[in-house]
Amino acid sequence: MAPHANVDMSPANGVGYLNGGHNGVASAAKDLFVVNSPNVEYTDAEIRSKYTYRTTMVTKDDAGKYVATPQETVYDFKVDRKIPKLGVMLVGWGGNNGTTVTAGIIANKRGLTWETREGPRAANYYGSVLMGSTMKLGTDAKTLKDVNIPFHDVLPMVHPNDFVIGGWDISKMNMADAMDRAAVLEPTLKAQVRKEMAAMVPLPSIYYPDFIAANQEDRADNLIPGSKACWEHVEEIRKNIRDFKAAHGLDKIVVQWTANTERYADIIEGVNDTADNLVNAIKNGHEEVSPSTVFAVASILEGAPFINGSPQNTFVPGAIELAEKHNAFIGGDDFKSGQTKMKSALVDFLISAGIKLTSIASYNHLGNNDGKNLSSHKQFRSKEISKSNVVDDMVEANSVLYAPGEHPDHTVVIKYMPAVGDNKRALDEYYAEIFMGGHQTISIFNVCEDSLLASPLIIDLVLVAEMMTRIQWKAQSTDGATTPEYKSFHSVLSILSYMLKAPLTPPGTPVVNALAKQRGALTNIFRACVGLEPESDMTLEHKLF
Ligand SMILES: NC(=O)c1ccc[n+]([C@@H]2O[C@H](COP(=O)([O-])OP(=O)(O)OC[C@H]3O[C@@H](n4cnc5c(N)ncnc54)[C@H](O)[C@@H]3O)[C@@H](O)[C@H]2O)c1
Ligand SMILES: O=P([O-])([O-])O[C@@H]1[C@@H](O)[C@H](O)[C@@H](O)[C@H](O)[C@@H]1O
Repeated sequence: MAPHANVDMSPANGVGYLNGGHNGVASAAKDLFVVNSPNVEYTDAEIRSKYTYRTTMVTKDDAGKYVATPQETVYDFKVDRKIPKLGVMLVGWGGNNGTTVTAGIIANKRGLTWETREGPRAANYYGSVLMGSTMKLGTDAKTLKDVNIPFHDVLPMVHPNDFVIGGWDISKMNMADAMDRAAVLEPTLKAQVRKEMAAMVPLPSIYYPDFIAANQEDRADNLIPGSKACWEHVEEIRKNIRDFKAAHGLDKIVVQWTANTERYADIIEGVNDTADNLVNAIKNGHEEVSPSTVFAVASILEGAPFINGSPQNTFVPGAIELAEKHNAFIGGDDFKSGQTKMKSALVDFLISAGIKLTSIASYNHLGNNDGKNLSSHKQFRSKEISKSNVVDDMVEANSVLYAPGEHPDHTVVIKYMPAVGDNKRALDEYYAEIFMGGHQTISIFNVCEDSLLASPLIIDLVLVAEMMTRIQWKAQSTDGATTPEYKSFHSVLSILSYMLKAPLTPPGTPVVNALAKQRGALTNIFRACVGLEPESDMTLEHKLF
C-alpha cells in the first residue's frame, strides 16, 4: 500500500479516510415541509419554482431628485433533489482546522460523548449556520406565531456526517499525531477517534517556499517534487481528485484550502491577468504562481468547487476567468470565524444605529501554527488586508455619518504567543461619537478557540457550495430581457460571504460584509429556490387588525 495512500476506511481493512454515508449511499432528504403554491412543482428528481424577484431601480431626474421604480423579474428555479455522495478534499488537511473538522465529523457520525472537567460533552455542530441555526418558514395559521425550521432542511442538502474526507499536506504526519500536534481537542475525545485518525495520511503536496513563512520549512516532509509552479503539479492534483472520486465511488468533490496563509501574488500582465496567460505561466514555471492558485486551477479543470479559507489572493484575474470559462465554482476568501465575525456584526449595529464609529483597534495574539506562519510579515500582510476591509461597505452606505472617503481609524495587530495555542485572545476597542459631543467606548476581550470556530465554517462552505451545483435558473424580466435556457449561478459564489472575511464577488459587483445582510442573502436565495418570499420582519399580521 503506498505510504500516502488515501485508502478506504471500510471495516474490511480498517484504515484510511473518513468514509461517510450510511452504506456509502447518500441519504435522500426527508422533506420537513412542502410549499403549497401553484408556483412550486415537486417531482422525484426536482423542485421547480417560479419566483418573482422584486427590486427598486433608482435613477435621478433632471432636478437631481431620486426616482425609485419598482422592478419585477420572474425567475424559474430548478433544484436537483438527488443528494450526492460527496467527497471533501482539504488542502492543509493535517493542520489545526483540518484535523479538528475531521475528528469532529467522526464524533458526530458516531454520536460520541466524552468526559471533560465540566462534565460530559456530546458531539454537535454548534457554530455551523446550516447545522446549528434555524430560519423562519412562516407564521402558524392558528396562533400567528413564527414557525422556524432547521436551516439545513430548507433544501435537500448533503449531511456532514456523510462527507468522505481526505486531502493534502506538506507534512506527512498521520491525522492522529497531527491532531495531537494541533492540541485543540480533549484527550478523552481524541482517544475515541484515534484509530480512525491514525489510519489517515495526507497526500503529498506542492511547496513553494517563498509563499509561506520560512518557519514552516520544518513541516515540509511530504512533497511533490518541484519548488515552483509547473503543469505536472496541476496534473498530479487533478489525478489525486479523480482517484479520490473513483476510490470512494463519489458523485462530486469539493476542494477547500485550509493550508497556511500565503503572501499575496503580484498581478502581472501577461502572467496571471487572463486564463490563457495563467495556464501558460504555470506551464512556463513562473515563480509568481502560488500553490493555492495551482490547486484552484486543478480543481476548476476537474469541475470541483474550490474554496479559499485563507486571505491570500489565490483568485488572480486569470483564475476567475478560467472558472468562468469552465463554468466551475470558486469562493473565498478567509474564514470569518471569531474576531472579524464579531466586528462585522458590531460595526453594522453601530453605524445602522446612527452612531459614528471613529476608530477600531483590533489586536489579537495566538499560539498555533497559523500564528507562527503569520509572524512573518508578508503572510501577516495578507491577513491584515482581509481583516481591515471588513467595514468598508457599512461605512460607505452611511453618508449621513461619513463624508465621501471618510472612514474610522482601523488598526489590526496579530502577535504570535505560543503559550496560548489555538485559544486566540482578541482584544478590540470600538470608539464612537454619540449625541451632542458624547462618546461611546466598547472594549471586548474575546477568547476564540480558533479551530473550533473555523471547523463549522469549513462544513458550511462545503454544504452551500455543493448545494449551488444543484440549483439552476432562467429569467423573464419586466423589461423583456430573458434567459431562455437554465443555467447555473455565476462561477464566483458570493453567496458564501457569510462564512468569509473578504468575500469574493463576480467582477464589478459590490462586496457585502455586514453579517446580517450576508445571512439574509443566503436565507432568501434558498427560500426563493422553493418559491418562498424573502424573510420579512414586517409581521403586518400582528399590526393590522
Ligand atoms: N479560526 C481559524 O482557525 C481561521 C480563521 C480564518 C482563517 N484561517 C486560515 O486557515 C488556514 C489554516 O488554519 P490552521 O489553524 O488550520 O493552520 P495550520 O498551520 O494548523 O494548518 C495549515 C496546514 O497547511 C499545511 N500546508 C502549508 N502549505 C501547504 C501546501 N502548499 N499544501 C498542503 N498543505 C500545506 C501545513 O503543513 C499545516 O498542516 C490558515 O491560512 C489560517 O489563516 C483560520
Ligand atoms: O477571528 P477572525 O478575525 O475571524 O480570524 C482569525 C484572526 O483573528 C487571527 O488573527 C488569525 O490568526 C486567524 O487565522 C483568523 O483569521
